[in-house]
Amino acid sequence: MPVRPVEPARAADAVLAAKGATRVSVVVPARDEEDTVGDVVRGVRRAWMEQVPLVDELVVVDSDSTDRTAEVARAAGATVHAARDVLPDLPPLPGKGEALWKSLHVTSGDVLVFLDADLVEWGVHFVTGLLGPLLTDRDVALVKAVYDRPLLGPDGREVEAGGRVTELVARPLLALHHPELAGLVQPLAGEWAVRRAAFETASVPVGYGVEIAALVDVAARYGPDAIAQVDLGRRAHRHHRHDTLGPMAVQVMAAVRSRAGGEPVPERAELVQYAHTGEGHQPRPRLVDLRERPPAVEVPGYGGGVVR
Ligand SMILES: O=c1ccn([C@@H]2O[C@H](COP(=O)(O)OP(=O)(O)O[C@H]3O[C@H](CO)[C@@H](O)[C@H](O)[C@H]3O)[C@@H](O)[C@H]2O)c(=O)[nH]1
Ligand SMILES: O=C(O)[C@H](O)COP(=O)(O)O
Repeated sequence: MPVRPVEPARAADAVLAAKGATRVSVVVPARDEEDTVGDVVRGVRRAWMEQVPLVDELVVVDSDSTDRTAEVARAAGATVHAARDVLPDLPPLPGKGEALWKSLHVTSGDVLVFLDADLVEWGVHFVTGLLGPLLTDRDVALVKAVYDRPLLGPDGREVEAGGRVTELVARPLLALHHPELAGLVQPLAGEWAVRRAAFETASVPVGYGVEIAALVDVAARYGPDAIAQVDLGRRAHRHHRHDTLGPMAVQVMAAVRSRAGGEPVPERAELVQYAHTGEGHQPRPRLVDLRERPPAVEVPGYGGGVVR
């Protein structure tokens, strides 16, 4: 698949002109991001709600935070929903994908722009860059961010290129199972935009499999050319320790496997890691949640962009 070439971030005027009556929702999933979520919300709000009327709603989905994420996000100007309070009749599930899936039920946008809440280097042009192809080309269903992503050391200085799960898991998986998606520069980017019609009709892994699942599903349904990429420059975020990337890797792999047919993926997998203590190598098992939410359109009462 010739993934569209990287396009430069589009100028605000052109994007605003192309918006017309299209409703735009920006959604920020956040779990324990009190240090950074305020900047992300304030930046988007000032640039694209107060100065230029591009974004119709700005929603933070608080994903079981135990810190002041919700309070900080609200003070910065976001509408905040606790993920577990959305569709309260359903038992809540943990994870980023759950937060994005729940956002479909509390937003009204025809297009949704997702931004991670842990960004430390980013710009408000992320929003216009991601919206540009969706607003100007009816054949585009999903837009992925492309960027340089440094791996920052503890002092905040660049150590090497980031994207450990991207390089060691996502790209090899795409090479093996979806070579038509090998042109994606940052398949796991948390910054992406999608038409509601494309996201609400797909099942959504509750964890970190949400991004790769959306790519595979959109390519299967609309063709790989329905995925566009935009070059947003440089992006830096808070890094996980490598051992906490293990569960993320399992979720990314499970999302691809469950779309490959064959044996069903279990609801949970046990990932055993080892810690070297005075008593030798001690197992540290973790249960990784591999469940998926059904397409939002199948949930009774789903408003399809009309928030009840
Ligand atoms: O249970 C969770 C976990 C994370 N998040 C939020 O999701 C975003 C990304 O999470 P993070 O743990 O920072 O992921 P990364 O290490 O940055 O992982 C990359 O790769 C993941 C797997 O594809 C993507 O989901 C991420 O967006 C992408 O940045 C952040 O705003 C988190 O606060 C939640 O809302 N709920
Ligand atoms: O996208 C990824 O590969 C993970 O978020 C890890 O990124 P990092 O190696 O830059 O922390």
